[in-house]
Amino acid sequence: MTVTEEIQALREGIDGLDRELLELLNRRMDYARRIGEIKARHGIDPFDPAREEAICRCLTARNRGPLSDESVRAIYREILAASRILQQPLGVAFLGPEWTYSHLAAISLFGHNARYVPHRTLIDVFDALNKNLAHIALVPVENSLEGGIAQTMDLLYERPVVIVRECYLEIAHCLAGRGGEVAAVKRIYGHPHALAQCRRWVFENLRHAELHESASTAQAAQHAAKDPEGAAICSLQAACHHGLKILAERVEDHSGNTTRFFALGHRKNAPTGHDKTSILFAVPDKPGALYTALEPFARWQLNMTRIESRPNRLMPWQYLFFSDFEGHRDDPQIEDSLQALSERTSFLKILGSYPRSDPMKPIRFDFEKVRFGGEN
Ligand SMILES: O=C(O)C(=O)C[C@]1(C(=O)O)C=C[C@@H](O)C=C1
Repeated sequence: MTVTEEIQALREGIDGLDRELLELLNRRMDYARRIGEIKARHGIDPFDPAREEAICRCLTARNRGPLSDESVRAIYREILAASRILQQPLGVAFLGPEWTYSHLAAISLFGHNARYVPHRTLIDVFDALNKNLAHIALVPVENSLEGGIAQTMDLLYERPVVIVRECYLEIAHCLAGRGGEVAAVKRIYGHPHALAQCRRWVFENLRHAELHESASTAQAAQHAAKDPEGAAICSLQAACHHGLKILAERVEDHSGNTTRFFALGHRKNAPTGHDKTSILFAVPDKPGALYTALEPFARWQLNMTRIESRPNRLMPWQYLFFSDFEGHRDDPQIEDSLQALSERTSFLKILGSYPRSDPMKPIRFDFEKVRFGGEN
């Protein structure tokens, strides 16, 4: 058998399987469409993040390779997006413009097939959800290097929203320009955080370049696209979208730079058995108040994964505590702890229970290079 014949024989195997896969996928879509009709008749929200997560978790548990679990998730992200399109396209509001890290986080949760609507400010993103212009609002919550995003935390306090998903996205910056080499770059555009995260690299490689702050990494790419001697610090995707050449990859000074995002909606999730719950509370001004409030969590051995305080902007010199712990609000121990907490706090808001993601395994968007045609 010649090499060509050998490949041809294997390709026939692939063609046969692809036909079967297509047939199976369409049968799957038919079930989803029928579920969508039932939900529409009964006024049930078609989007069910807990069910979607349960499907992915069940499949990755069964997966024996050679597909990686990450690939299984990526494939199902798009299958579920196609399924939702048949029911009702999911409208997702995010902090734009297109190809910001918020946009990438949204795609990592909801696939490429959703109705993504960029907004200019975080307030507009929350408004889109509250005015029912979007089903989901995607917002950044905290960064592994910079800490909590203050404006998001304030809006979580003020607005009636429910957290329905979380995701951790690896922030990988590149330097991208219209051409030439790194040494020829005279101006660098970047969001202040991105510039700060690449300070050492810029000092060592482009000490004499002028730094220009932009409203977002995607806007930095827009500026660089108009400046033949400029370059942007942005994601690979923003660079490719604006037709920029990648001059250097991974220019951030610290690896492991990760941002956590919340997908906000209106509806409470059902438990998946692998959830996290976020709350927001204030304690009375007296000794031991915080200790007393949290005591039931310790008694039930609940794992608190975060606690962070913010000044209460409506009541000067009082503080709000944002806290996350493992488990679902319907779990008996958590119900009990929340009941006790409500009796020991001056304010309590349960922000939501949602499928838990692993901060140590953030979403990486390197595979997107393939989609955008490689290294330039
Ligand atoms: O199971 C459901 O509730 C469905 O609507 C089906 C389905 C799917 O395709 O599996 C589609 C959308 C939902 O977000 C969850 C799951």
